[in-house]
Amino acid sequence: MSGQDGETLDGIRRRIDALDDEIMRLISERADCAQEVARIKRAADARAEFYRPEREAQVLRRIQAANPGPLNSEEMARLFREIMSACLALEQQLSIAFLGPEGTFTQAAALKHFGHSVNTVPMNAIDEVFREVESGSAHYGVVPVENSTEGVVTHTLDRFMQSPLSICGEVELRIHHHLLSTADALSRVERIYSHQQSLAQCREWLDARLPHAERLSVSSNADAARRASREPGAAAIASEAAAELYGLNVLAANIEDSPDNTTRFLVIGPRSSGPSGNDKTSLLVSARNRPGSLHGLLSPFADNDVSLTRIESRPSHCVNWEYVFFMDIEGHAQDAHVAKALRELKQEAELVKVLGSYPKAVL
Ligand SMILES: C=C(O[C@@H]1C=C(C(=O)O)C=C[C@H]1O)C(=O)O
Repeated sequence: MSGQDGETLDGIRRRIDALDDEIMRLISERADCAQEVARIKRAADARAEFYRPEREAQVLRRIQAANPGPLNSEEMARLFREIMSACLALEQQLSIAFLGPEGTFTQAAALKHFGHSVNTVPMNAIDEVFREVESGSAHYGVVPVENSTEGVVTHTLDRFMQSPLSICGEVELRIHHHLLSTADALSRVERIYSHQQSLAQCREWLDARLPHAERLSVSSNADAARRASREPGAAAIASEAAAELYGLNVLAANIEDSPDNTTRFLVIGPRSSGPSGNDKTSLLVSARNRPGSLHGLLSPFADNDVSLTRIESRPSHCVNWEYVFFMDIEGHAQDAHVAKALRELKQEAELVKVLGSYPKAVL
């Protein structure tokens, strides 16, 4: 660059350098504050909890509301998500067990929720994620719970029946599926590996474009990508992260049938979260075996103006043909109207287990 443009550009770059210095100074000052918070928490309780999901949700919501632009609010909140993650890592290095292997959507969900300064630890199965957190080997865990096109992940719900863990957060992730292969053309694909949920989410695309390729379900999309990287003629349906990790070509991008395909994940830990002002509560409820019992389980919510956002029934696994219900309601178990609804529900139900109250997903 030369002439006036060159000078202007240099001038702006000097301003950017000065702003970067200022941003760095402010981030460092923020990190000092986080360390001071840690000192206070430790002084009050030697086994203090450093991670506070309700506080983090409040910080992110405040940033989104105050964002002046031109960056959009989600982008701004994502930057602050990483700053908080780095500050928290100074207080305590968190380890997060997730449904692996490396490169799964569950890992992407864990990083979206906690930021990149945590240590993510891959587990082979949902049950192992629970066990890792139950034994204290990991601080928290992340597991998938429902997909907007394919419904619930029954394994996760069933595991809550025996687990002492609580839900302390939720993460929503837009899911994009890509067809990945070492091959360079669709016509060379003979076999397609993926998790059964992903195969189902791309069924129409596969019927139209690859009707003759064999579809094989495997334990995860990352496992599918690993196989596709080794077997000529094989492809995988998986994420962009998996393409990078396993060095595969993206033969077709965004092949999911529903454009707003979203998966919801739960964060599990030793205790649920405090109230953040915009929360959800998940419950496990079993009905007394008598006429009208389901109606009896629902009326405490209607009577107290609590909205029920989800209800799923699952076999109880204790007595044949007995069912338990998983319910999500709006509000925190400590909110007065929710607490009252739960007291009334306990009169009606055989069993009510509060699986956790947690902030609604912010990002
Ligand atoms: C600083 C704190 O501890 C952690 C770090 C936070 C942050 O960097 O803003 C927020 C909540 C906690 O996870 C706090 O509790 O305020």
